[in-house]
Amino acid sequence: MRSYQDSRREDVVNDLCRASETWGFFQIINHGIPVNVMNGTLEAVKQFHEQPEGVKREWYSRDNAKKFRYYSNGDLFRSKAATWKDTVYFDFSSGAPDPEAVPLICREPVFEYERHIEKLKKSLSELLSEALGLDSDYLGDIGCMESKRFVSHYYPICPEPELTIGTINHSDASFLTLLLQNHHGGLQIRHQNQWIDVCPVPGAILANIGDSMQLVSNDKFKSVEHRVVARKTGPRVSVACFLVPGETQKSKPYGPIKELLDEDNPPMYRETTFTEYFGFYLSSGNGLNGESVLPHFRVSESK
Ligand SMILES: O=C(O)CCC(=O)C(=O)O
Ligand SMILES: [Fe+2]
Repeated sequence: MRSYQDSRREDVVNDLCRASETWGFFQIINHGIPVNVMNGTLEAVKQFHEQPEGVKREWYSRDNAKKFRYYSNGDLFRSKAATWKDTVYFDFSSGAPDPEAVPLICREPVFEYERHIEKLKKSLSELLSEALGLDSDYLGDIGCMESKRFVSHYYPICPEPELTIGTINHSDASFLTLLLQNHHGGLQIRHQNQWIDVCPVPGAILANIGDSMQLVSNDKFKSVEHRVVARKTGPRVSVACFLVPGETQKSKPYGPIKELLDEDNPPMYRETTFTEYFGFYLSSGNGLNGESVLPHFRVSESK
């Protein structure tokens, strides 16, 4: 006989599966991350951004090797337009950065948030594996969500929002993105060619399926196109955690998961490494003009 907990888990897995197939996106309410940890993280990064330019300047960098950096328009020179936001980046790809490399004002709250996200990531990795019909350890074993990169955006109040945009439409290159946002909306997802507002739900974490997950799931899960519009209200603060392969798996080839393939479900994509995918993503300007780079990795129909 199935226990209550088994059937409850089955419901959660079914919900995740439906949302990932249809929307490429879901909200998590019961994630176990205390509200004060989430609010503390948003407040800490907001405080960093609201310091005088002179203080922030010391952290300004466009050097990808830095474990923490502050910048505006990360896609400068690649994008057609500038966007209405500033960003800070925390690289947890080889564990927590050296504390000294991160400003004191946001160090402890973000480090604590990361420890909670690690636990949530493990649960989601199991649930998403099951949603794909695989053993619960599958996605964990292939290491595709081993590393975390946090990006926190600050979108100031915008006097003329119709003239600009907060974040240009794009889908994420990651396997999964976990997003925390404050109560100022602006995030929209594209569903059936319509832009739909993702209204902030207090205490919720949003999960976006990224392109890499669409590729390994052989199109079962869909990556979600999204953008952030500029607004007269704000400031909007968000903290996105991109889950990507670990340092040792970045150059490992990932392709459609063999267990998901059969005669009726041939592989839709060729194998690629995350390094190759991400390099192509950046160089072709994904995230800048909303054109997915996934088709470039598709196996041609004639093959
Ligand atoms: O700020 C947000 O809510 C979304 C940001 C985003 O989509 C990204 O950084 O990829
Ligand atoms: Fe995104």
